[in-house]
Amino acid sequence: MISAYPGSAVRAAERPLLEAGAGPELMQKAAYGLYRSAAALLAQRRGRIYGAAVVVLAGAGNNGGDALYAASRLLARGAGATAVLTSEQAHPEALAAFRSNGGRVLQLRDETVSAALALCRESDVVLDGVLGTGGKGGLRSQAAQLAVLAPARLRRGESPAVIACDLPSGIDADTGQAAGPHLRADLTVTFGAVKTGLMAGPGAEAAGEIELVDIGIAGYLDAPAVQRLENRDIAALLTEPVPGDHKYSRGVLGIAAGSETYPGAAVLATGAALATGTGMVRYLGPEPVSGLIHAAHPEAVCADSTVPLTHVQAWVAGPGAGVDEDQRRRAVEAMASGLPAVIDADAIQAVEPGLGPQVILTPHAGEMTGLLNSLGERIDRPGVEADPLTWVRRAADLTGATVLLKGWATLVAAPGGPVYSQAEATPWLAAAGSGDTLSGILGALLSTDRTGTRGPGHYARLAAAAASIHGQAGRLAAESGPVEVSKLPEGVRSVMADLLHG
Ligand SMILES: NC(=O)C1=CN([C@@H]2O[C@H](COP(=O)(O)OP(=O)(O)OC[C@H]3O[C@@H](n4cnc5c(N)ncnc54)[C@H](O)[C@@H]3O)[C@@H](O)[C@H]2O)[C@@H](O)CC1
Ligand SMILES: [K+]
Repeated sequence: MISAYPGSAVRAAERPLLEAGAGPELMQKAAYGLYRSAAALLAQRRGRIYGAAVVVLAGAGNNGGDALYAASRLLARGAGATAVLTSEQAHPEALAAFRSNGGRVLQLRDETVSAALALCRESDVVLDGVLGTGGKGGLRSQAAQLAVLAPARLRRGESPAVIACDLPSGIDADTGQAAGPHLRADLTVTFGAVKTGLMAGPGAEAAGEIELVDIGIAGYLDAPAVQRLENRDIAALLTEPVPGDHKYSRGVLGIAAGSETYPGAAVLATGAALATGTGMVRYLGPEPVSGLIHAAHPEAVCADSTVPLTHVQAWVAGPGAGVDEDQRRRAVEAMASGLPAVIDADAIQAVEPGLGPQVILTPHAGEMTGLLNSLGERIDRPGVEADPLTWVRRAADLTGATVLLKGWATLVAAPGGPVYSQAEATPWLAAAGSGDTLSGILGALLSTDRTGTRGPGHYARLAAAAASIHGQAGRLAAESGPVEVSKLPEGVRSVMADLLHG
């Protein structure tokens, strides 16, 4: 499990150590961690550090200090380095160390922006030390120009690699918001604790890979604000069939999805649920859709029945439901059933406050905007996308349901409880039908859940696990070309096999 803390919480945890005079020691630990990651990346890309070209973008504060000290160590290994100072001040001791190891310095001004950009483009690695947890608002003046103009994060795998020191500059360490232009990284080396700003919204996109450097403050931190499940956490949530099981005891999933207008969604949700390993799918919906489901998945049991008359352990309602009145009624009944229920797509419009955490809403940003406005908030889609962490929490608190907000980093919030962030997905998963498969995966996990845990956050954990399985299946599929959503269940089966037996 990866735990993330707001930048403000990390600063508070550091305070007693700083007051005790440990600031320089903490900075050396951070700088050494950054140096190690940069050295490993240079060694991997060009075989050696000697002769590498390094650019440090250094701001006025300690973030710049970390980056300058790290670059000093690279200089000592035979790299060449230039510090581009984005402020009139720089960390005095770190800059002195950098100069004394042979580092060159360029003061960033209007007339030197293009020279700084050229240096970046010709370098092997750029260390972004403009702003860290002390940054307020977005990048200013010439540093902002650099961020706008720099092709920083050039294509992955090509030079230069951009390594963010603690967090990409211009990103809010608490929320992941970008108040203006910000830098993007291939790798973020973060100190003391992962910041929540790296787990959500623009910050999650800008961070690239994340590496954590232990600087000895873990014992001073409280509960994490955001968590990310890793495969061993997910494996602990999964249930394998045991001898003596039969199809009903393994778990039956009810799917009320698809309509005559959008029949495919039901087929995709059913396929994904079966690949995740549910004991049985009972499908409720119009006859033409049942016919398609039977053709694709003969094991599914189809009927045009109602939710109260159908015996299942969990529900999926909404994908492809369109304006079908029967499907809308089934979604309402599923929410009222007391059973775990995934409420997706069109069914989200039927949501009213007063739900329980066993109801899991799975909107994308557009559906989330509609939901929030129906609950009395005034927010547009760009507003949701800019600060998804705030809005996913708000939606969970307003509805009482668990809410999964899809995105580059998918966020899951339990009402009043923990938040999870999963970022395994590939942009190839931004495709029609992708969400239908996610709802099938989550439905299957809910229907087979035998962990016996019902504490706060349990459903959020299962939803986060589903998002991760979906993302990993997408990545696997993308390895052999563009992702065809109808083939995604094959990837799901293979991810499940790894999780269960790997
Ligand atoms: N505090 C600690 O114990 C440690 C801090 N470390 C590093 O220190 C960083 C925090 O250092 P600081 O508190 O000095 O903060 P920063 O280095 O993030 O920046 C603060 C400086 O930037 C200026 N500034 C703020 N917002 C700006 C903006 N939008 N545009 C331009 N300038 C702006 C401020 O006036 C201040 O001079 C962490 O992110 C981490 O990298 C590490 O060395 C580990 C130990
Ligand atoms: K930074």
